[in-house]
Amino acid sequence: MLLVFDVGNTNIVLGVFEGDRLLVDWRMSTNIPRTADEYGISVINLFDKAELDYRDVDAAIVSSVVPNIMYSLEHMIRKYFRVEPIIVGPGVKTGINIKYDNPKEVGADRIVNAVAAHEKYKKPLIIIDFGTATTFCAVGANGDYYGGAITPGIKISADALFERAAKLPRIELVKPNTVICKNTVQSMQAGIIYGYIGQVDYIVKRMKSEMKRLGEDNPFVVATGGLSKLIASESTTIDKIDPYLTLEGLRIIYEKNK
Ligand SMILES: Nc1ncnc2c1ncn2[C@@H]1O[C@H](COP(=O)(O)OP(=O)(O)O)[C@@H](O)[C@H]1O
Ligand SMILES: CC(C)(COP(=O)(O)O)[C@@H](O)C(=O)NCCC(=O)O
Ligand SMILES: [K+]
Repeated sequence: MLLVFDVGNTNIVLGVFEGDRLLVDWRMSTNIPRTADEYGISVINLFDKAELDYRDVDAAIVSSVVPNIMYSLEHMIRKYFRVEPIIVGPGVKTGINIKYDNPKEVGADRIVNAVAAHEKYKKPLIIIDFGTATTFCAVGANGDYYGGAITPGIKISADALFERAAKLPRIELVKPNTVICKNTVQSMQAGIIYGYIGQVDYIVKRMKSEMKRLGEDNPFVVATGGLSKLIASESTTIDKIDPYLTLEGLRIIYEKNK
């Protein structure tokens, strides 16, 4: 079995593959400081609950955009699973040609998403990942990673309003039916969510016209990440939600590097 980790700024998403089948996936908070032993116990508990034997893991791969937890996480994988994890980064084969000014600067999660989407769809792509930040990535039909845009995540936007305006409360991210709202909570919900949908559709439209100039016609738009459903349901530009894109990308990169 292959154990995969996608370390984001809010959540560590982990999953177990048997061949190309994802058997199970779990989420842990990123921002709780944990030792290697604490990670080990948590992950082994999750295996137990899923009635999987952690001793059947024979490989591991990690993608992370949070450097400071990597020491404990890598140490845990070696100590409890007795495998040397592949860490997605420079030197790892991806099949993606990164056109960023400095390829080392691109978040590993963005590369992993590009690998998965390129392998699955083999056409020009725009990939949107709704995480702590929202990332937009333009990928060519032959796997060129052109770059993209980064915006504040939906929850960051909502939290900023609550933290910076005395009379604005913390809100739940649910969509009201209107944008003419008659109370504070719904006004904030409408502004954040419908405003966000507009932002997403506008960036995608601009990205499509820039891609056309690069000879990448009519890109397919794939969304992933914690909050993609909330936006995709009203967006006019998102073609598909692919919740397991990052985990699948990790499996594909493992296959290319084992
Ligand atoms: N299943 C879910 N339903 C609703 N919100 C979620 C879900 N999963 C994650 N979130 C929220 O979505 C945001 C981004 O989460 P995630 O995609 O895990 O980000 P990251 O990759 O940056 O850790 C967080 O604010 C999180 O609380
Ligand atoms: C943009 C990100 C913060 C998104 O991370 P996430 O929201 O998944 O936690 C991450 O991909 C990152 O740190 N990227 C480095 C900068 C870049 O990609 O240009
Ligand atoms: K992510």
